[in-house]
Amino acid sequence: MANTVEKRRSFRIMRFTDNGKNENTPPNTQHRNSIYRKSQETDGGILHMIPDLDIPQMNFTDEYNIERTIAEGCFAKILLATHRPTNCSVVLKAVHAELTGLKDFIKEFHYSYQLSHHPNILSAYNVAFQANDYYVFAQEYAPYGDLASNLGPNGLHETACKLIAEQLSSALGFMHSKSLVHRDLKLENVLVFSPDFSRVKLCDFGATTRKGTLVGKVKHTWVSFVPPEVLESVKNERFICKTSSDSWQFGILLYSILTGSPPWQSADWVKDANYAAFMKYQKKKTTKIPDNFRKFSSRLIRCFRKYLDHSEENRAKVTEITKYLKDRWVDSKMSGSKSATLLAHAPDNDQDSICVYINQRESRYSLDESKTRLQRIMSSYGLETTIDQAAVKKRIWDWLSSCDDSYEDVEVF
Ligand SMILES: Nc1ncnc2c1ncn2[C@@H]1O[C@H](COP(=O)(O)OP(=O)(O)OP(=O)(O)O)[C@@H](O)[C@H]1O
Repeated sequence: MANTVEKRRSFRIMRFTDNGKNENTPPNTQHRNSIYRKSQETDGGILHMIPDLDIPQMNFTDEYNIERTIAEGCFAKILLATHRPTNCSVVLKAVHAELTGLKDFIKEFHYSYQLSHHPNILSAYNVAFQANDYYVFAQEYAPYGDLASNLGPNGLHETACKLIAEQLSSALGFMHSKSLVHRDLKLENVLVFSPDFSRVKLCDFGATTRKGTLVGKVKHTWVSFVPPEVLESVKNERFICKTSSDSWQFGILLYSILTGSPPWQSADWVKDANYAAFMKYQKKKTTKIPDNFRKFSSRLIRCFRKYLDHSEENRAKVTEITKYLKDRWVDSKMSGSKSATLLAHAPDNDQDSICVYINQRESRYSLDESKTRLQRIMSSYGLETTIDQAAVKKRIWDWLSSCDDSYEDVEVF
C-alpha cells in the first residue's frame, strides 16, 4: 500500500522533483525520447496506446496555491497556480469529472504530454490527479494568452501572420506525421509566448484523434471553422477522421489572423453567400475573385484555394504553406490603412494584458503615395501645393497677437 501511494505521489509530482524549478524545462525528456524513437518506426507506436492510468486523489490546496481562473468553459476550468514545493507557476486544466469520462480525460492528458516536446506544442507536465469533481493535469503557462485575445478588428500584420502560420504548420505537420488529427484548430487554441508572435504553441488536444478512426462532430466549436464535409454530415452520423480537416481549419485560421474575422459564417454554399462566391471561384466557375479575398496577392489566393478546397481529397497538406512564406501576401493597394500590427503587449502583474495596436508601416507608405499623387495632379492644373512653413508660422503669430496680448507665453513650433 505504502508503495502504491509513493508511486502515485511520484507520478503526481514527477515533473517538479525531476526537473528543478524552471517551468519551461521540458518534463521528463528522457522518458519521452525513448517513446519517440519507437513511434517513428511504427507510425505512432506507443503514442497511440492510451494507457490505463490510475489517477490519484488530492486537494488542490495540498500542493498548489490557486492564483486566478484564466478561463472557464462548460467542460473545464483553466487555473493559474503556484506549485508550492517548487515555487513554479503552472496552469492546471481542471476538467469536470461528471461531464468528461476518465477515459477521455486520460486520452487528452496522454496526447498533450506525449506531443509536448515539439517547440510549437504546449508543454504538459507529467502531473495528473483528481481533485473534488475535477480531473486535473498541469501545463506550462502562456503569458500572452491566446490568438483570439491578441487579434485586432483588422487582423495582424503580414509578418506576424507568416510567423504564426509557419509555427502552426510545423506543429500540425508533426501531429500528422504521427497519424494524429487535432480536429479543433481555432484562434483560442493557439497560445502566445512572445508579443511579436515569434513563439506560439498549439494547445487543447481534447478532440485529437488517430487518422482513420470513426468520429462524430466536435462539440462547442465555431461553425465558421467547421469543414464543409463535417457540416454536411447528418446529426450523430459518424465519419472518418482525416488530416484534411486540419488543413481546412488552418486555412480559416490564416484568413482570420490576416483580416480579423473568418471568411464566412459557415461553409454552406446554399445558406452563405460568401462561401457560395468563394466556392464558385475555387471551382473555376468564375474568374471573379470574391470581394473579401481581393486584398490578397494572387499567390496567397492560390494558397487559400488549396486549403479551402470543398473536396477534402484535393486539399493541400498543412505544411504546404512553407512554399508561400517568401511571397507577398497582402496587396498593399487593396489593403488601405486597415491592417494593424501588435506593437507591444506587456503582462501586467499577472492581470489581463494590454495590447497596443498601431497602423502598419505599409499603410503609412500608401498614405504618402496618395499625397504625392494628389500633389502631382494639382500642380498639373497650376495649383501650388508646397507649404511655406515660415509663412505659416508668421500667420499664426499674427493671429495670436491680434486676439490675445499674452501670446508671448505661447510656443509655436
Ligand atoms: N497553458 C495556458 N496558458 C494560458 N492560457 C491558457 C492555457 N491553457 C488554456 N488557456 C486559456 O484557456 C482557454 C481554454 O483552454 P482549453 O482550450 O484548453 O480548454 P477547453 O475547455 O478545452 O476549451 P474549449 O472546449 O472551449 O475548446 C484557451 O483558449 C486559453 O485562452
